[in-house]
Amino acid sequence: MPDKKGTHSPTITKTGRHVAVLGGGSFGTAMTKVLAENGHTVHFWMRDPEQVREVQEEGTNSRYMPGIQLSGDICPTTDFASAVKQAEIVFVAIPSKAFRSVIREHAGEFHPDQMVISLTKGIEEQGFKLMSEILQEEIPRTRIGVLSGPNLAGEIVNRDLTATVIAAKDPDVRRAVQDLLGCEYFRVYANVDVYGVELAGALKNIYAIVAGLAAALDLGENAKSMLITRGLAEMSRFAVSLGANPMTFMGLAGVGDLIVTCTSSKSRNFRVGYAVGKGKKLDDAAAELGQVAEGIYTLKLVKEKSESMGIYMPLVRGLYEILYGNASISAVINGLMMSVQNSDVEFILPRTLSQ
Ligand SMILES: NC(=O)C1=CN([C@@H]2O[C@H](COP(=O)(O)OP(=O)(O)OC[C@H]3O[C@@H](n4cnc5c(N)ncnc54)[C@H](O)[C@@H]3O)[C@@H](O)[C@H]2O)C=CC1
Ligand SMILES: O=C(CO)COP(=O)(O)O
Repeated sequence: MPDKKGTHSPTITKTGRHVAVLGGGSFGTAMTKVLAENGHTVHFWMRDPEQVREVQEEGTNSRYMPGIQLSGDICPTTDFASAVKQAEIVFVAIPSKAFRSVIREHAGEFHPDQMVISLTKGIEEQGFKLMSEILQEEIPRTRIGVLSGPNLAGEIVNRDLTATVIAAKDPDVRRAVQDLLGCEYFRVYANVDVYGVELAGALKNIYAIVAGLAAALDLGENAKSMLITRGLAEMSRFAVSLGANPMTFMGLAGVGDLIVTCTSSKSRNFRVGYAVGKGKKLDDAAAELGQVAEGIYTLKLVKEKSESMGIYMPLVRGLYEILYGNASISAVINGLMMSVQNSDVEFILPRTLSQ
């Protein structure tokens, strides 16, 4: 690909490796840009031939990353098999609703022992499966990891300072992803709690919608802090009940991602909440976004799962009533504020269960 005037010149290193990125949306594009600028050959798979042409000929992906110039050794393609065949490591940035179908359709094209890293922050409806579990089921012979953290794609493509987390049981996978992605503006920390890191990334989208609603209603800075912190209490309570390590929620994939998405209108989930808070219908808000806001779907699944497991999640329930039950926002806020006052940190002082 020709290097465009005024763009960052890639530092081609002797360690340039072949990698694949699956999914031509905003995050797939952001990760492709980092990998290519780090000197790697990126086989960038997307389904839209016109988008392939644009990336190939113009070095842009204007639908998802307007104004951003891509440079380096990027090979856009609609040919899944050739993208994956040539890659040592495959990064998957396909929204959760399509994740299994894409992987299943092409399962035979992954090689045994290939490293496959999910970038997706969502949950599958059928069976409440996380993306790493889908990978485990569909391509069990690969080595699986999950990347998650406070990673707004629109900032990463501008080379704004960013950190993320690679979670994998296999230390070689953790090290490989740190080596591939790490650079002067992108730091990759490691974790072994794959389930916790992945669940944190999916759950925080719910609270970003709540925070967007609160911003639209101008509830104030104290309210913002209360919502983020009680959101953290609620999501870690849920995740720990499902087997995650509570300490993961102290890290970048937990509180880090929660902060960025709950405080920034660059978050699509936040923007959906904001639009609803300003009186838009949920469907219209989601359609106007033109990109995925995973929290809309995750909310339904977590509401059902928490109720079936008897896990107390008042923010999830309240948001569900607003988005799907036509409850008035003020009635929900009033209900939350007047509920029983309970423990701050329940890992120190257990919550009073009868309340
Ligand atoms: N954008 C961001 O800042 C970040 C996004 N993520 C996660 O990455 C995942 C992907 O999100 P984005 O790239 O942001 O979404 P996006 O809405 O920008 O793009 C989604 C992409 O997936 C493609 N796609 C959808 N269904 C497909 C199918 N059946 N086959 C092939 N391609 C298909 C679309 O064509 C589009 O290129 C989400 O789970 C999101 O939560 C994670 C971190 C940051
Ligand atoms: O996960 C993200 C940042 O870490 C992106 O959030 P949104 O999907 O809400 O834009």
